[in-house]
Amino acid sequence: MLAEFDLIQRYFTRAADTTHGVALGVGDDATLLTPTPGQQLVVSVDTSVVDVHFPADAPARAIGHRALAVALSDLAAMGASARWTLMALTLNEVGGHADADDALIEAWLHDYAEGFHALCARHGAALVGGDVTRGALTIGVTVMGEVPSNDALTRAGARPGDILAVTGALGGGAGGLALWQRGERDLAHPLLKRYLLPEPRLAAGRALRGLASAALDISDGLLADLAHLLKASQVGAALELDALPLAEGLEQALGEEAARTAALSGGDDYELLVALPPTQWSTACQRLSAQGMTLTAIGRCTNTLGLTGVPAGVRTGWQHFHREAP
Ligand SMILES: Nc1ncnc2c1ncn2[C@@H]1O[C@H](COP(=O)(O)OP(=O)(O)OP(=O)(O)O)[C@@H](O)[C@H]1O
Ligand SMILES: Cc1ncc(C[n+]2csc(CCOP(=O)(O)O)c2C)c(N)n1
Ligand SMILES: [Mg+2]
Repeated sequence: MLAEFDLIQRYFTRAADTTHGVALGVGDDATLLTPTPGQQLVVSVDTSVVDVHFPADAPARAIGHRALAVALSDLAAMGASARWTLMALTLNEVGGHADADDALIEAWLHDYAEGFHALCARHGAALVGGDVTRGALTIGVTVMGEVPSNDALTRAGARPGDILAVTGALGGGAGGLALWQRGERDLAHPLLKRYLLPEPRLAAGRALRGLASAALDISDGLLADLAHLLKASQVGAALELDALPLAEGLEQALGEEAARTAALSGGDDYELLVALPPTQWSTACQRLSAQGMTLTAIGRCTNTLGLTGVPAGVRTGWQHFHREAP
């Protein structure tokens, strides 16, 4: 296998773009970045672990894309633009093969890097550093973005009467995982795409700046993530289950009840959940539709704490340390 530094040089070093605020990129002990005056730096980190977040035999290109996408989704939730990323790659065996030979590993790294770099390019992010170590396949991605000072969307700020809405459709992440587990391997399948190639909603998050009173991204499941928004905003909510926008093909694949459970608590959707004062609703819909995105109202914020409109006993979402994974 390639030596560590050759590997970094070959797959993870792209010419530093000095116009991109990178004073010093990959190759030194640390990177030097120049934030834009008047902007706040928005920083988040996410870890993707084999067989926890993605299957070992997922295509390498999708693994690279997904690891970055789930991290960028947190910048989207803040209304930020992406600028820089650091990627820590731990790798041992690839593609589920403990005995992978050099050619297989190099093909895997090539595709993995392509998936990562292509998504970077689409969102204007530069890979400015990282780390490579040996161990079970794990990817830690730090993302850094910018937002005009004091304009960031946060989980706090929703008020009673605000409309709760989601971008896109829900349940596709869990639906795609279920299909993968049944042996479906066509990445063009809309549900597999939602699971393995999620699209971080950065443009939507920016478009909702100045309109939304609160926002976050749905990673663990709508109910679990909604609970975070309600707690931070100190409001309750009434959900309209029939209004949930279900991912394309979800009901056909899972049946009606499992489709609804996937949308409520499956997680892995990486859509934005926002609260909006009713006066901002039509502007928000127009801005998103100009991007080819949808915004669907799924309920209202209330001044009585707690959640209504959800059947009792429905689990809320993914928890890593739950005794049995939901
Ligand atoms: N080990 C840690 N040390 C310090 N803060 C942490 C640690 N783990 C999580 N946090 C912080 O806790 C908060 C909630 O984290 P959480 O991971 O649930 O949010 P998230 O990143 O939006 O979710 P997801 O990981 O599903 O994308 C974040 O502000 C995060 O930075
Ligand atoms: C192979 C495989 N099995 C299960 C899942 C489901 N899953 C894992 S972590 C998570 C929440 C978000 O993660 P985090 O909170 O760490 O950001 C979800 C919904 C998956 N994606 N892949
Ligand atoms: Mg988040």
